[in-house]
Amino acid sequence: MTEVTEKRETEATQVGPVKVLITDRIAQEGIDLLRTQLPEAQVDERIGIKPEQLKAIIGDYTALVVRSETQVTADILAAATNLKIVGRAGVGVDNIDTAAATRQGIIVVNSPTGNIIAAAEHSVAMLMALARHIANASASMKAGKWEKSRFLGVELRNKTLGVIGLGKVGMAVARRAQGLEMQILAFDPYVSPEQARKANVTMLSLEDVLRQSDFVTLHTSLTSGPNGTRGLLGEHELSLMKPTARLINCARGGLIDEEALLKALNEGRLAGAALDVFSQEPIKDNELLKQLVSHERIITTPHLGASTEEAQVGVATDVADQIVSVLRGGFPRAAVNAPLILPETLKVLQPYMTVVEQMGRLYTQLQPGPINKVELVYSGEIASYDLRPLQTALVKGLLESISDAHVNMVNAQVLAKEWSLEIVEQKSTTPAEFANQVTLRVFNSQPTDALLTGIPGSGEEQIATLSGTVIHDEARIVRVGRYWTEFAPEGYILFCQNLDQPGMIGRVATVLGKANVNIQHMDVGPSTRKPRSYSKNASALMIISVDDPIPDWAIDEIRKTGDIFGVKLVNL
Ligand SMILES: NC(=O)c1ccc[n+]([C@@H]2O[C@H](COP(=O)([O-])OP(=O)(O)OC[C@H]3O[C@@H](n4cnc5c(N)ncnc54)[C@H](O)[C@@H]3O)[C@@H](O)[C@H]2O)c1
Ligand SMILES: O=C(O)[C@H](O)COP(=O)(O)O
Repeated sequence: MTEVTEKRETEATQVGPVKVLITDRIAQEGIDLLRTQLPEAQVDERIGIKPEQLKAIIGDYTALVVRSETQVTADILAAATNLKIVGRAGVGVDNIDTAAATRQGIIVVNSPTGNIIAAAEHSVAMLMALARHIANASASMKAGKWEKSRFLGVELRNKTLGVIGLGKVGMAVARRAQGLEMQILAFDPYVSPEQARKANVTMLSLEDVLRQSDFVTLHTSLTSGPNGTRGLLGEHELSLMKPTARLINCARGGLIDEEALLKALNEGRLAGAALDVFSQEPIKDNELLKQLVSHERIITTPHLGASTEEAQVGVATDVADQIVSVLRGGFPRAAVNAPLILPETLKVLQPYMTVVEQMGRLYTQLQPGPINKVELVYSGEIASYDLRPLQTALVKGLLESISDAHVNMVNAQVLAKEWSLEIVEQKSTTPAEFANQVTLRVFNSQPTDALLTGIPGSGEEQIATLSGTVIHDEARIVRVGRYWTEFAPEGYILFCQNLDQPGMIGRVATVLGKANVNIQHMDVGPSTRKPRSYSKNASALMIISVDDPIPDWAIDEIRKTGDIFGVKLVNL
């Protein structure tokens, strides 16, 4: 990250002859903006260029503009010796190796809001087309037929629409469907019931939304990991839907198990589906996807969610504007990477940024759900620094595991505001338990997980607490709820709350041994700090870092072991 900062500071402010390359089709307005605002620049369009050709010429260019088709791989970036910025005219940056770009000091910008309405309207178009068999009826007429009785549709009025993911696009779809007199149910673990109530949306569990809806539309980001959305609708979830129900996916292909969907349609367990996105795009010779798109009860579009004139003008001018700003030494509005921290400050804060980011990730995995307010309490010398990078790290840790958001110094505050995340800071240069310590306190409207809360009766029952520090330049979590611990926040970690009595470690270790899972590190945190007072019936927290994921049966077995309660596995 230091490399990135240095490169930006020394190079990004230089205004010189620049060359901009555009490799996917974007709106002319974006190209015009680049040409008028950077009159000294050469703007070249090479739409559909082959990867090897791109690799051969990219070394000449200062800026690259793409949509989702050009694959900006680490290999291409390695040849991009003069590249300062990649502009993605759209939201998803799955086609850009942002980690490689960051390593090379190349800023990646996108347009996070430019195509929300386009995606929402496309979803509604799919909803209506599904209800009235528009695609099949049109194909039948083109084939010279008049099959009036074959295409009996259903009305949307008084039907129930289940929205999975009530973010920017999901909410826009819900509002539009309310205009069609549909009832809206939604599942989104990160949206508070109050927010939903204000929008006249009923929040339910995923299972209940699937069971009760006549139409289900997906609008979550695609994320991996234990609470990730990859494969969110698998065989089991699809089996909960009514056989008359229809499914719409204009979000990301990987959200649905496509094989299970094909099976459900073939077995008549689902009335239809509309798909704009696929696990492989273009689908080329993928047999499963070919069968899916040609299925009678499926309607499809080739990832057209953002393809409206208005959205394309919006995203193209948005990224062109940011490219101009960055090449003139200014700040991008929506940078996906690009930390902007002074190297000296970064050197001190870097390990604490890791502590805070990992505390955010740990919190989200231990207690998924809406957050009202977050407090960062700093104690020790660290409190005398400009700690905004730590706030950024926290927003990154909290949001990146649940959304498409790419958090950095430039967009952290904007994103926190968008997610109604209130962050307050408390600073004291007087050391607390450790010379330098950061404590995260999260205030929820929902009951806080017992693992994270203070001692019953302490007045802190509703506050989730995690503390961290840096030992030998490495991040350590030193407190989880009421328990004092010491562990590195990385990899697979098993948390077991248990009765503080002899024999507990052995019980858990035996199950892990049976599952052939190797323990890398183990710590047992008592619920009081030293001097430790052992008392009967007190609880302790076992923290076990393991080399591999723990199979579900082993977690179940540990959970059923006597005197163990609150078992959770996280992957940081
Ligand atoms: N088809 C297209 O051309 C097109 C265009 C724009 C956006 N998109 C896609 O649409 C999706 C939504 O975009 P957005 O801008 O609304 O994103 P967003 O980040 O505003 O909203 C995503 C929502 O998903 C929720 N979520 C996260 N994990 C969840 C889970 N496990 N279960 C249920 N909800 C969960 C989040 O809380 C958030 O509210 C993204 O996947 C985006 O890439 C597609
Ligand atoms: O991520 C996005 O912005 C949408 O999925 C649209 O992608 P596109 O620019 O390739 O149409």
